[in-house]
Amino acid sequence: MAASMARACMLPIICGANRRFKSNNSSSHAIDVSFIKRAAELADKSAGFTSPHPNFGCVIAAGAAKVVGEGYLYAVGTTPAEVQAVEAAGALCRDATAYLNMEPGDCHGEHTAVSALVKAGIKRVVIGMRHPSEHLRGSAIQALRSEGVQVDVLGEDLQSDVAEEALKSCLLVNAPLVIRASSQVPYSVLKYAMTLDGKIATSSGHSSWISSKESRCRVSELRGRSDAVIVGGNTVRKDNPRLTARNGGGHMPVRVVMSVSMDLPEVAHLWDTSEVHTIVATQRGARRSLQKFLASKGVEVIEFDFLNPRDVMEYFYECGYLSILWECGGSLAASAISSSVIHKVYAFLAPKIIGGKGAPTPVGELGMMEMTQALNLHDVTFEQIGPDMLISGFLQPIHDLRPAIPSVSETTKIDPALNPYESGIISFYKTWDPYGSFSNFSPHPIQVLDENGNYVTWSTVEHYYQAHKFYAVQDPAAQECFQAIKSAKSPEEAARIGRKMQRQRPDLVRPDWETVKIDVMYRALKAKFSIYPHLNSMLVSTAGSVLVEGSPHDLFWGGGREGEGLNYLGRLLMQLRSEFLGESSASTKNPS
Ligand SMILES: NC(=O)C1=CN([C@@H]2O[C@H](COP(=O)(O)OP(=O)(O)OC[C@H]3O[C@@H](n4cnc5c(N)ncnc54)[C@H](OP(=O)(O)O)[C@@H]3O)[C@@H](O)[C@H]2O)C=CC1
Ligand SMILES: Nc1c(N[C@@H]2O[C@H](COP(=O)(O)O)[C@@H](O)[C@H]2O)[nH]c(=O)[nH]c1=O
Repeated sequence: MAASMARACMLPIICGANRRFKSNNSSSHAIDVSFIKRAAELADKSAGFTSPHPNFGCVIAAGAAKVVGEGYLYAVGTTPAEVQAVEAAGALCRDATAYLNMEPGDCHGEHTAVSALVKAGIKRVVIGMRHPSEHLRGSAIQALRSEGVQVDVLGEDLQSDVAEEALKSCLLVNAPLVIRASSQVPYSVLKYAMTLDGKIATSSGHSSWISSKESRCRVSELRGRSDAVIVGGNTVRKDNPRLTARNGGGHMPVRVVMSVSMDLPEVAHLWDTSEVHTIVATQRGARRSLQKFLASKGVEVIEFDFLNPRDVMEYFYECGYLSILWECGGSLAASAISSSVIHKVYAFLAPKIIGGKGAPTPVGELGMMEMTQALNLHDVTFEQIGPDMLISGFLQPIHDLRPAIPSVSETTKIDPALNPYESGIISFYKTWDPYGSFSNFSPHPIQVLDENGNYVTWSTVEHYYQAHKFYAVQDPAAQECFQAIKSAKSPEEAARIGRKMQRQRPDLVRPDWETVKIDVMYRALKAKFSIYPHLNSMLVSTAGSVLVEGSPHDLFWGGGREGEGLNYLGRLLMQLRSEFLGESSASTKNPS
């Protein structure tokens, strides 16, 4: 490594700030900006599919600013954007520049963005924004720099008005993740359709339809970008909504009803959970008989001591939800805005007038007396959709959310090599948590022997586990399901197919499933933690700690909300850890 590189490697990450005024002629600067915008555009193609991961896009440019490769992360667990772009560019990667809308999250391991870029011979990487999660921020930048790659980050190493604009497009693509990381609640969008005279329904409460078909199609897309859609009890009573994303093939959000009274109908579209899950959030003790009835239909009922938007959002944050679409009426919308859980507003304005003194409006009482108290939206956009106008904007400036450059102490904190032996509990759940690689959704393909003694590759542990529910069942539908899960594009999709088929066609599940499922999981986990040395050392480094899968829902594999779960996933990992520790101490004692 050249002396200058070795020096760069030893400097803390904040040294980037000192390099920002290094010469960068304006034409190359404009090229950088336009490719970063393209990377952000690519990243946005899979909005909603990558949750809880960020959306990543990558452009590789060589020679006289010619695009030679592009890629974007399609879903959790699929090939990273950078790996796709490198594969597309092939030999043209040598000495080329890679443009990434966001710093990659995983830089340890063979098949990650960082190793793909380094191995391909990329000379320079331009990054739109740092990773918003504190424990990941700066790691990939540091890893690239230590491999001798020049890394320029917008707003740090490249500064100008146009760079700020490109940075904003990167922030907008991953606004859910950025906001979630900074506000400790999921990113929430309030959407409503309003007439020109400011009503969301007639005085009788009828509201279908205010906005046009084209606008409602856009709403379907917004649903597909969200993890959950929320309405209040009154909207269920008045509208009997479905709240599904109907654009076909898209991601389906969970439907959530907030009802204090539980004065809800026994028959409603939302209680059909065959395709999509429904959750009712209510007040402790409210109409227990209806709660039981709904639970018998597959609806999940969650009781809160005092039902309010903030507690509900904190609950969903803990469950790992990234983005929520509020499609409620004005009274719940006002309560959500007052609780400061709404981040963005989408107002569809239809050129219709319906009048009505008591007709509901989009936002109820906020207690404001003067116009100076008005909430001003930021980064407002206007778009015509069919005959309607869509006005959208943020309730707080998006620029304030730029993740900070890590301090030197933070850099030490996130160094996995310094991970100490900790006693106590290590809880993991979502793949981007500090121990997220322990999750079965983590993007680590495994190879497991099949019945013929051949190694078969599975995209994730989740794919392997879900498919084996239907293994060797002599029914073509079971075999089809096995294959569909095996080729699912993401672990989320694999889980969705597996769970749905198990619920809808229990006859296709192998009869011995309950007795073999722990063995199936053990086999997959053993493969995962044997193949990847960095995962193996991470597991071994937790010795002395209790590992708990922090799933609030899964009381068999997870630990539950208050430790009521059996935590079989945590137990299997601890069993494997003992086996690996046993092996390594045996091999140190007996090196032959
Ligand atoms: N045009 C549009 O975009 C839309 C129009 N609408 C229309 O709006 C009308 C319904 O409006 P609205 O009653 O405001 O809407 P919601 O039903 O969406 O919200 C109010 C209900 O939410 C529940 N709730 C739970 N917690 C709270 C809380 N902290 N604060 C307030 N409510 C809470 C209560 O349910 P419970 O009473 O069960 O306890 C309450 O009645 C309908 O006519 C519907 O057609 C609705 C959505 C969108
Ligand atoms: N009336 C109205 C909306 N209303 C919202 O859509 C819900 C109905 O959704 P679904 O049953 O899935 O079609 C309804 O309960 C309310 O939340 N939305 C709009 O985009 N435009 C409209 O004019």
